[in-house]
Amino acid sequence: MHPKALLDACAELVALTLKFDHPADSIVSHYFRSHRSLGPRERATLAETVYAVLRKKLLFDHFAPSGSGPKERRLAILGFYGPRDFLMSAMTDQEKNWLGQIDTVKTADLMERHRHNLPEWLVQPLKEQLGDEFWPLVEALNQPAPLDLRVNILNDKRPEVQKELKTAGIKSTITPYSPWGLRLADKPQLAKVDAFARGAIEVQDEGSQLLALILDAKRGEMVVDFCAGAGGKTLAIGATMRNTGRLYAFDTAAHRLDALKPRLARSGLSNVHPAAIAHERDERIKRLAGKIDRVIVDAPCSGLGTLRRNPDLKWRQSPQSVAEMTVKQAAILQSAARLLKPGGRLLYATCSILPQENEAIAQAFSAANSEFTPLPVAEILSNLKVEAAASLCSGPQTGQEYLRLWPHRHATDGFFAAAWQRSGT
Ligand SMILES: C[S@@+](CC[C@H](N)C(=O)[O-])C[C@H]1O[C@@H](n2cnc3c(N)ncnc32)[C@H](O)[C@@H]1O
Repeated sequence: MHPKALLDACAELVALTLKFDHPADSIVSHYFRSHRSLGPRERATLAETVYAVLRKKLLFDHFAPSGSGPKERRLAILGFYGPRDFLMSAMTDQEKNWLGQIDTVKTADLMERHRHNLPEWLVQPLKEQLGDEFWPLVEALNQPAPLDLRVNILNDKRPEVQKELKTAGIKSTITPYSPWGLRLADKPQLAKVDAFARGAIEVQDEGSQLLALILDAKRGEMVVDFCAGAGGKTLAIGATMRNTGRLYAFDTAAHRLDALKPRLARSGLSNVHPAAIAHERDERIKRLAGKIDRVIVDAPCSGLGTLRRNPDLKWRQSPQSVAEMTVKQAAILQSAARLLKPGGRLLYATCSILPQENEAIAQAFSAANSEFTPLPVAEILSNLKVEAAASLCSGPQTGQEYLRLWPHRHATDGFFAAAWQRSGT
């Protein structure tokens, strides 16, 4: 594609995503589906340009007024992903001069909001939690996430899969915490890789793998993945159960569970039972009350821990949407807890970095449910032989209570998890 046409396409896609009426990743995939002739490089340029604009929106909005032409084109120029000479050949002389002036601006001279590119309501809770680590977090959130794979331990072993990928020209390193993870150096097209087609690997952030690990579901158990979605964690849990017992995958969104089906077929698991539920108090849940060994609630949340992958979320969420989410989270956790038999394990997890969706929900649940004893997550992880388990955790009393993963500390998305055991035998 000619540089001018590619820059025009970038501006068009930037305009579509900045409407914020749908998640950016679905707008980008829809655009690619309706422009089938785009090659892999053009797709990479389009996607990364849009993501750069979303990541640095406040800074680019600050620079844009001094330029000329449509605003989305100016933003696309500022975020353009690709060689500078390629971009130069797409711009007018006026645009080249404008970009030249912007290049002279020093980061140190910018206002704080133009450096962190976060909405104000998000800055305070992050600074309160992180202090001096706020800026390393900002830096990490502005980088694309690495591509992590989970090896399906049902039929394959990590070292062998790593060798197989290497032979196929795909370099990887083992993930530092998850015993099942491989981190790729690049972003190859996995659909063409044999290990993917036969279900030996799935794409899954290392943090997400750790949530399935903490549940520690065993052979022959009855397990519920309450908010299974497209089943990222379901698949990992089914493998830890060695394809035995019964793993219910519940979700209120039937279309998400539909996306689990081809993944299940690849995985070789036959112990998973997906079922759409109307809401968290569904009849099906009532029938299973008191019968389940382990329940994971991977709750719907703001998703602000995934800003490396979904930078639009910082503009699509608000204090109101977070407050509404916390009501839902508390209700789902309370309903899901009824499923557990005495001695059973409950796990509450989010991919949020906000205390109100995390510690506050866990503490309120503990206060209202004395039959559930909190289990320190650091202890669970060290029993599972996870490296430096305590460094993955935090909490108000011992600092070991909850899993608390951060992109700048652990190179994972931001994740939270709290665990309890139901008392009695
Ligand atoms: C964080 S996502 C789950 C991601 C999934 N566990 C995975 O690993 O891929 C949260 C899910 O909760 C579902 N959900 C929302 N409200 C629910 C409810 N009341 N009961 C059960 N699931 C619900 C959403 O449809 C969404 O799929």
